[in-house]
Amino acid sequence: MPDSMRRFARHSFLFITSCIITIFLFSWLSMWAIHEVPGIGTVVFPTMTIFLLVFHAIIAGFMLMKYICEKHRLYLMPIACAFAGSALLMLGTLSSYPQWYLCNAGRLINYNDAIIFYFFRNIMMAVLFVIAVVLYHFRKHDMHVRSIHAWILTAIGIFMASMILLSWLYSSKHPLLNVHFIDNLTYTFTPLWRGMTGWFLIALWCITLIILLTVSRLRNIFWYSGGFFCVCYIVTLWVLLSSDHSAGYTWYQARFFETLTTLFLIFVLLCDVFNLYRRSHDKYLDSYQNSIRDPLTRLYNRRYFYDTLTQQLSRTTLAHPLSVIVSDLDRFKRINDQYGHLQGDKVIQFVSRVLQNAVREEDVAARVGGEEFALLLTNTSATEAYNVAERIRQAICQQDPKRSDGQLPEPITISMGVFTATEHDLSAEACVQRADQAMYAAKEAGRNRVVVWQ
Ligand SMILES: Nc1nc2c(ncn2[C@@H]2O[C@H](COP(=O)(O)OP(=O)(O)OP(=O)(O)O)[C@@H](O)[C@H]2O)c(=O)[nH]1
Repeated sequence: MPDSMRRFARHSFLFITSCIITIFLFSWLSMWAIHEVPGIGTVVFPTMTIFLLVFHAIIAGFMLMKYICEKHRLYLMPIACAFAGSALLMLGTLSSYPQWYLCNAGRLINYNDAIIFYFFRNIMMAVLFVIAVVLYHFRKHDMHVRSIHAWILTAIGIFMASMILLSWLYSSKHPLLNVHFIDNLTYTFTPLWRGMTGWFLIALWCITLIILLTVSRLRNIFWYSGGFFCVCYIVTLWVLLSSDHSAGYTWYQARFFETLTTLFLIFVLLCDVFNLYRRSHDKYLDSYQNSIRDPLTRLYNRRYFYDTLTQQLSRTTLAHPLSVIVSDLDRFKRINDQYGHLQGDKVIQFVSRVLQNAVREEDVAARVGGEEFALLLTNTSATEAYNVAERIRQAICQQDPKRSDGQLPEPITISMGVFTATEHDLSAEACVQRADQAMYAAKEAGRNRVVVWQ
């Protein structure tokens, strides 16, 4: 069995198991909740519908925002429309419960209208889910062309609008068309619902689920929750079909079930937001580090060195001296000419590591030129800075090339200049210039030495 098939089989097993456990848990929870509040039945259903409406509107808004950020994910738009349309149709459901907040409003309820809105809501969501899955399947094809996007979005918009229009026409709000799913006086489902419509909706959700599973192969938690959503609608419809009339607890149970499923989806989306935030934060940290570091050595770059030096100088006093050490490799050109630039780079990397290891966390080790480095040592006197520089110089010149793991082709030396600022009215450039002068004095004195600026 190929790897992808094995992964799909594993995901499917996990999916089925978690569906069974969650459905049992949700059913038990909904039964328990419904029986805990037996006296206010007429209030419970519209209240849950309002919650559901808000949740669906949140999901639609989230999907829309995600699409605006990632325009190549066109498949998010049918999902956004499915939830937006669902929220709109739930307004229709609410209108079937006039004065629902009054406990004696039971007589006024138009159950048939409520089920008509439910029927069209199911068709619209299932079809838009299928469209989303199909678009997901073709996501790598050349669909990012603006005109194709516009056509698809228009078609989705027209479909959504026609579903809303049809539900409005079929409801009692318009005399043009009519359909009877339930008797408003006896609360009994008509044969049209029990014999055909209910099963048709179940079949539609089953097809949607199969398409979703085979195309998405449950690649991520997003499709996982989409599949779970389909299963929940199938179970909800089955629960409704298995009851004789609407006035029992089944409607409440079904709605509660739907609300919990939607909450689960919202939880998944929140996880998605969290992941997105974490990824973008990591990327930000990454690019910030790249902007302040030298790519070859990972030491700080020239700009960061000067910025930090300027900041530190403002706090410099006699009691808090600031030392700058400028270093330049001796006769480095010869190494490049004799062993090539690649070997020259390895030497630069070796020296960088020695410099980095020689300073404290609060100090700054930077590469300010080709083979020129600078160290910024806070709260460090001239004598202490000289000692640090001397330690580095010895570590470099005493390194045995044979033990350098190919980093050094031959022994190398470095010349270093030290300048210590004890007052804050010096500029960063003046500090570096003085350390530079000391470094050139070291070169002139025969190289491989440390000179302190006097
Ligand atoms: N491999 C490598 N070489 C570099 C890099 N940046 C600068 N160089 C070389 O470093 C050498 C610097 O040479 P110079 O500054 O002229 O002097 P030097 O040979 O080091 O001699 P002194 O400084 O007088 O001791 C030049 O050959 C540059 O091409 C780099 O990133 N990688």
